[in-house]
Amino acid sequence: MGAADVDGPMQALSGDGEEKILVSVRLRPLNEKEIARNDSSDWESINGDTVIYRNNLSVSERSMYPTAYTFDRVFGPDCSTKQVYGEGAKEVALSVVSGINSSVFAYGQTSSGKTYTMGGITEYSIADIYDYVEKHKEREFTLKFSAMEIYNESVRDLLGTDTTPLRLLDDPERGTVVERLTEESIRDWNHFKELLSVCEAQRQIGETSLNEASSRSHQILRVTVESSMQEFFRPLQVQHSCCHCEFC
Ligand SMILES: Nc1ncnc2c1ncn2[C@@H]1O[C@H](COP(=O)(O)OP(=O)(O)OP(=O)(O)O)[C@@H](O)[C@H]1O
Repeated sequence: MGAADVDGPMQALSGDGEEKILVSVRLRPLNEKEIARNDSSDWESINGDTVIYRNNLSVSERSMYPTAYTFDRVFGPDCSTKQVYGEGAKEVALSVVSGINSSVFAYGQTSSGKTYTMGGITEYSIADIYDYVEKHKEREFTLKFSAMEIYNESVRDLLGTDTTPLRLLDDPERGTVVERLTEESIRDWNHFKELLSVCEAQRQIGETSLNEASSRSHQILRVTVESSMQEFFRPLQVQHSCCHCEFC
C-alpha cells in the first residue's frame, strides 16, 4: 500500500524576498484492515528527507526506475501531527502575523491522511497565532475566518445556510474573489472550534473503497489576521495647551 500524503507545498518568502515552496511527505501508518490483510507499506522513510519505494520489480527492471525520492521533509508513520506541524508548517502559518500571505495544503490519494493531517495543522496554527496575539499586547488583532468547499465544480459556503453555489469574480486589485462568502470574526478559541464544527457538519463526505469517510470535495479554510497599534500604546506626546480639554 502506498500511503503517502504530500502535505505542504507551503509558500513563504525567504529573507531575500524570493518566493519559496516547501514540500513535505507524510507516510501514514497501516490501518487495521491493511494490517489484517498482512499488507506492508510500499514506501519507507529512510531519513528526514528521503522516501524509498520498496518494489517487487526484478533487478533489471529496478535499474530503470528511481527508487529514492528526496523532499524538503519526510515524516515517517510514527511522527505525530504536532511534529509535522512544528517542522513542516509552523513557520509558514505564522508568517501571516508578519503580514505575509501564506498557504498550506495537502494532496495525495484517497485515505492517505490529508484530512487527518490538515485538521491538526489548522488547530495548531490558530493556537500559535493566539499565542502570538497574547504576547503582543501592544497591538490589537482581529482574526477572521471563512470556509468553502469546491464540490462538483461549484463553490459552497461552509459557514452559510444557503446552499446556492457562490460566484467567483475577478477583481483587478484583489484577484479572484468569492462573492458573498461568509466571513466571521473569531471571538476566541471556543468560537473557532464551533466554526470548525459547523464546517465539519456541512462538508460532503462519502465512502470510497479505501476510506469510509472520504472527502468528496476540496475544502479551503481561510484565516485573515488584521492588526493595528493599540490606542493606549500610542505615545501621548501631543502638547495640550488649551487647558480646558480632558487631557489638561
Ligand atoms: N498519521 C495517521 N495516523 C493515524 N491514523 C491516520 C493517519 N493518517 C490518516 N489516518 C486515518 O486514516 C483514515 C483516512 O485518513 P483521511 O480521511 O485523513 O484521508 P484523506 O486523504 O483525507 O482521504 P480522502 O481523500 O478520501 O478524503 C482516517 O481514518 C484517519 O483517521
